[in-house]
Amino acid sequence: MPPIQDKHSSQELLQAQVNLWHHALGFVKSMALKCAMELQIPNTIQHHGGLMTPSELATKIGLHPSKLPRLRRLMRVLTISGIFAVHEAASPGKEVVYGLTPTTRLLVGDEVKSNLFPILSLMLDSTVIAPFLGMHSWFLDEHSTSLFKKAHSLNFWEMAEQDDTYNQILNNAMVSDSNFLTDIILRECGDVFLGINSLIDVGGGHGGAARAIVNAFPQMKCTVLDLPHVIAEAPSDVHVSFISGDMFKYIPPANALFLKVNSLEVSSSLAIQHIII
Ligand SMILES: C[S@@+](CC[C@H](N)C(=O)[O-])C[C@H]1O[C@@H](n2cnc3c(N)ncnc32)[C@H](O)[C@@H]1O
Repeated sequence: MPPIQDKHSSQELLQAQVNLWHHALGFVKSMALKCAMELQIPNTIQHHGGLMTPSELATKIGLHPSKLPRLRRLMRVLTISGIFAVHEAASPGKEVVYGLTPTTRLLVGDEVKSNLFPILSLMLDSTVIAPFLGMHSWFLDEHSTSLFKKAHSLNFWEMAEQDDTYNQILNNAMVSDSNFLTDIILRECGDVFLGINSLIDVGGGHGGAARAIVNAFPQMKCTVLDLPHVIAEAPSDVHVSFISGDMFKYIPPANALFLKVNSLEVSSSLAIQHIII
């Protein structure tokens, strides 16, 4: 077979190389977002009235002046991808101004139902990222069903049971995700809950979804079932009851069962069938 260079134009070869670069360096986007969150950039801009120059931002987040050009580069990655907005300098010699976008506003909302900071922090945590570095060996291991377990020797939930800090990060993340999504579910198709007197949220974590549902339907008796280490840390609530247990062993009876799972964690669709049947 002739070398690929002989079959394609220079333009096509350069385009193919760019494609490879995009894939190989795709992680830079997520690491830039992680860095901006850890430096509290979205909050800082919000608390400064929504607009900030690079110099103001650097000073406020405590960066050494020598890091200013790097901060501009970081923000360039994030403005090009629409995470932050950038407004041109008012006049030559003046600095550009950074602002928030609808995307970054989801990371600074004071209301818990619209603040996705905790779930993003979990997604960008090294515990979640590290397993992807070993994806090839997971593929080659016919006995391994979970990428996460292959990396940590524990699955998502076992890890939470053993590590208090991780348990807290995970539970806060789930509440943040649930608050956001349940609000949209209630807005778009809330009538599916009409006429239901009792509901059990299976694997309901700290009750983010259950609390939103019971707020919208106060007559409903809502119960959350989750693993003991999760329920032990759940905040008490007069409108939602919490029960600790294993969903694969027992689910208390109710008019309706609410189950919100993440495909990344479900090692087998058979497990879900086991609950539903
Ligand atoms: C993706 S989280 C969803 C949490 C909650 N539904 C929410 O949206 O905020 C899945 C939940 O299932 C729980 N879980 C996992 N295995 C379980 C089991 N065998 N029995 C009960 N709960 C379980 C986890 O502890 C976790 O809180």
